[in-house]
Amino acid sequence: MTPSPEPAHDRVPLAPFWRQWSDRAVARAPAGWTGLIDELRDLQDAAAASAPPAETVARATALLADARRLLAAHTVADDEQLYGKLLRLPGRGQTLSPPLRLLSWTATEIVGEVTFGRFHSGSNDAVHGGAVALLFDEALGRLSDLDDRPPSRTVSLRVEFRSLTPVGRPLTVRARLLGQDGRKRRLAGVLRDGERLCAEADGLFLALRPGQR
Ligand SMILES: CCCCCCCC/C=C\CCCCCCCC(=O)SCCNC(=O)CCNC(=O)[C@H](O)C(C)(C)COP(=O)(O)OP(=O)(O)OC[C@H]1O[C@@H](n2cnc3c(N)ncnc32)[C@H](O)[C@@H]1OP(=O)(O)O
Repeated sequence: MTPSPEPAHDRVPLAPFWRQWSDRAVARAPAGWTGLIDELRDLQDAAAASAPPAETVARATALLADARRLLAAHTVADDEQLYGKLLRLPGRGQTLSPPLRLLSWTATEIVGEVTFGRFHSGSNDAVHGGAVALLFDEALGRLSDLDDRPPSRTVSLRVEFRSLTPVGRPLTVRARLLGQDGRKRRLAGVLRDGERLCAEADGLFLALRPGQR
């Protein structure tokens, strides 16, 4: 795989399994679906950052219950869901982890940018450690399954928190494939705020056998 000529997330090559998985969701996604997910992400951040008066709480709760009822009327099985499957998008159509915008990639390394919102704050404008681990799982998992490598699952992820990870600032995440031994893939990642090292991780990913889920 040759390095990308210019940064563009939608040019990231997808392995055949993931291309089919993602394309199927894209084909089924109704107009406006990604706008709904973006709104949901902004809502999570707005809720986390607000201290509203009771009338506002009551109104927002009623609006949310309306939205929840509208969506729940169209519940589908996991195989049919759209959430999280739009792999060409930085947030891949989910709000669990913050959007990871890929800046460059090769078969063995990806570099991306991520900004955590208030939703992922633990305390004092510092990102919750579990959210940092989530980001590493996402970044390392994506690299593990990049190129033509078969799908894998995380079996081990170790995170070292080196300094506070700030909310609301663009951070750089770099993931590297260190080596492969049969089904086992060893990967490492670093998260930086400018030059400052916020956290680093190493993970073991195991390629699934045919038929394994
Ligand atoms: C660049 C952008 C675009 C690209 C997009 C690409 C597509 C991306 C797609 C989507 C993007 C999102 C990315 C998110 C990623 C998130 C991933 C997760 O979080 S996955 C959920 C959490 N993980 C689990 O739930 C696993 C639970 N575990 C299992 O299910 C099983 O353990 C499984 C199937 C993984 C393996 O089970 P067995 O029975 O096949 O394998 P056995 O025999 O146990 O182990 C094989 C070898 O591995 C070692 N091993 C297993 N676990 C180990 C461990 N924890 N530490 C060390 N070694 C371990 C064993 O000792 C064995 O080694 P010996 O072959 O004997 O040498």
